[in-house]
Amino acid sequence: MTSPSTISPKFLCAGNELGVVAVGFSGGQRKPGVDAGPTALIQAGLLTQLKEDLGYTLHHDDEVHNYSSLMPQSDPDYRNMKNPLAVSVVTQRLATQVYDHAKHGHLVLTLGGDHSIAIGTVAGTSRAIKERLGREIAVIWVDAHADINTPETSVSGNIHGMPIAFLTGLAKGEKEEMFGWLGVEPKLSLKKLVYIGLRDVDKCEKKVLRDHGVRAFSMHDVDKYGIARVMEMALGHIGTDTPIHLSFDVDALDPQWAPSTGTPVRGGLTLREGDYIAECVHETGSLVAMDLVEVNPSLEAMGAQETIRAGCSLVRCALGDTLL
Ligand SMILES: NC(=[NH2+])NCCC[C@H](N)C(=O)O
Ligand SMILES: [Mn+2]
Ligand SMILES: [Mn+2]
Repeated sequence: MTSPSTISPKFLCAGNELGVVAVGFSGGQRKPGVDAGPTALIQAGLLTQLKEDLGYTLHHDDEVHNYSSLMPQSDPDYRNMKNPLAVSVVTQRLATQVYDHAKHGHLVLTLGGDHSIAIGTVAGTSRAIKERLGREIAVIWVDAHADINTPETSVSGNIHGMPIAFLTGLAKGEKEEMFGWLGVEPKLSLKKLVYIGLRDVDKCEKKVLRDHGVRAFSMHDVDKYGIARVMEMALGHIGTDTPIHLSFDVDALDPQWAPSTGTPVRGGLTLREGDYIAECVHETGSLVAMDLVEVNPSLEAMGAQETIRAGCSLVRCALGDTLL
């Protein structure tokens, strides 16, 4: 058994305590099947690998949560959002689950589910790290998409395209059950957000990124500088002394490696580039939470095993697996 890291994780109580939350939720978008992502990843042996190969002590309730008891009776579109009550209540509950792990100093791994769940995961880590360490978190968002639409700018109405807007306060919650639970204080500063892998960004999203000077590395930058230089710049922007939440949308990878996802976009990262990003984040010793989202085994069923294998690989790399 190898130890999880040669570099001591800076912001965790104990280096090898891993909280796992499996979220079988698909309400942030319209294609069924992404709720089966966590089960597929776990059946492929991911958690066993983390335990046996990387030496983590797992804190997991052995459940894939579908939050069925929380589902609203009726959930009409609101301000153009699809399933607003369901996404709000699920992310609120998830925020508590992630918070409970993070406040004990566990590294938290959340397996999704669509990317709307990051409203809950980032809110949970942000609160726990603020309370435990008095620090703001940084978020590295690896994705083909910027997911920074507000309900008003979104063309699709799918909330998986909006999590960053809710987390940074660009989109405002209203009543408690309509994302009001997020409170008025933003959970994430736009200054502490870094994107990698972007290549399908809506017009309104581009304007927001420009107007706020958000640090974003598109596939153009990956082509131009190479992934190593991109990671130096990305981590340089965050600084060496900031807890990092890594939110990895599997569609950041090229469909060649991850075809089974709801909104695939050609021209993406190779699996090695994705793994490299995860390895570099691990090496900082500052990782406090990771999400892996948008694995949908029912889409491009032929490529589902590829996609699941890629997802497992990304998680292992972020959690300290090395090639040698
Ligand atoms: N997490 C994702 N895969 N997001 C895709 C978002 C696509 C598009 N920008 C939208 O707002 O609908
Ligand atoms: Mn995406
Ligand atoms: Mn996404």
